[in-house]
Amino acid sequence: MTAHIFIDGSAGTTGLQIQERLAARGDISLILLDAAEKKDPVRRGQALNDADVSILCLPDAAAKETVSLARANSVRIIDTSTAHRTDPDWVYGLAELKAGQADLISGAARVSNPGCYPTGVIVALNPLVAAGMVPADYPVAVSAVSGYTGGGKQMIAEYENTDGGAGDDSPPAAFHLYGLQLQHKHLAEMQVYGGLAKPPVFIPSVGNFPQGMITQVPLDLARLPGTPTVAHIHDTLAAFYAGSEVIELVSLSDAQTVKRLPGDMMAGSDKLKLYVFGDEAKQQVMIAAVFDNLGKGASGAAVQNLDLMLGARV
Ligand SMILES: NC(=O)C1=CN([C@@H]2O[C@H](COP(=O)(O)OP(=O)(O)OC[C@H]3O[C@@H](n4cnc5c(N)ncnc54)[C@H](OP(=O)(O)O)[C@@H]3O)[C@@H](O)[C@H]2O)C=CC1
Ligand SMILES: CC(=O)N[C@@H](CCC(=O)OP(=O)(O)O)C(=O)O
Repeated sequence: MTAHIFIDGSAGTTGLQIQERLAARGDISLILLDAAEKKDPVRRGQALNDADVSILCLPDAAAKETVSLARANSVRIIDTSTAHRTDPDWVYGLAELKAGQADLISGAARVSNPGCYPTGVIVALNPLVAAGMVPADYPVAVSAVSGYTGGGKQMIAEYENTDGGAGDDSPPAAFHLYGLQLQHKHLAEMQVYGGLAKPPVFIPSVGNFPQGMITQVPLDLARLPGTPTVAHIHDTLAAFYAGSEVIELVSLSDAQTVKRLPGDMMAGSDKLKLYVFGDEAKQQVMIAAVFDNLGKGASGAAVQNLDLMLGARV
């Protein structure tokens, strides 16, 4: 049976990548609106209500508007924006969050696709918090780097047209920090699904490469209950992600040989590599999640969620 899938915002960065992933599939027929119709609420409402599942690839306000056009709560939607990620009426679309989460997604009408940065942070932290190894009130600090496609069409234009975003002819920086007022839109999501008592200190950055992401979570083992070893941390993550087809935990011995971790190492992949780097003597660990901001960080995750939802349907 063919599933009819509406992509709202199909001409944007996330929408185009979802289209690419679905274009060749015989089990899916795409509903796409042309340039004249794509901002018309009447046409968007029709497409939403006719589709088996709709994927919203829009800014938050436009995503909320599309959701308001649904005729019933049973209309099935995946929202890739930030608008519904901590809404209790929506299922969080990180299949690896806990046992049973994939089943919840399969049966859900409303699925919020995780944010790119939170994906890496939650995948690293949540199993350790759930196991009681990292207390909810541990002072978590995260640094991260994203490829410039993370900023959507506007940032892509800044980098690729080299106007640097400054409104003049200065070229874009090779690397810049941002979010420096510690107010990033992903903090709530990291806190809720990371199981933390308060949001982490989070310092994101952008590198001059299109796709890729690394999130880094350092831990001081001496301050954790029972003072776990580096191997304990790795073993806990290994047990949690055993059998996962998307999250690959790199062995400790392989991690020990790594000298450089390129930001764009996983560009083009929908998988996520997790590394535990550590020094037993200093009782320190840094957990790095390496993935594509547009893969497991956005469009790849949306297609994973869509497949779960369609699997429940047929
Ligand atoms: N880029 C990334 O790495 C990630 C992005 N996301 C999320 O995905 C969503 C889309 O982001 P992204 O693809 O990067 O953004 P883009 O800016 O690349 O694309 C947004 C798309 O939405 C369309 N749009 C804007 N307003 C409306 C409206 N009122 N009605 C209909 N269409 C509209 C735009 O059309 P037009 O250009 O004509 O205005 C454009 O095609 C955002 O919520 C973002 O937070 C999530 C994870 C990662
Ligand atoms: C580099 C860059 O600007 N990244 C965006 C996050 C990417 C994004 O749009 O994230 P979600 O839709 O997943 O929330 C930012 O920091 O706001």
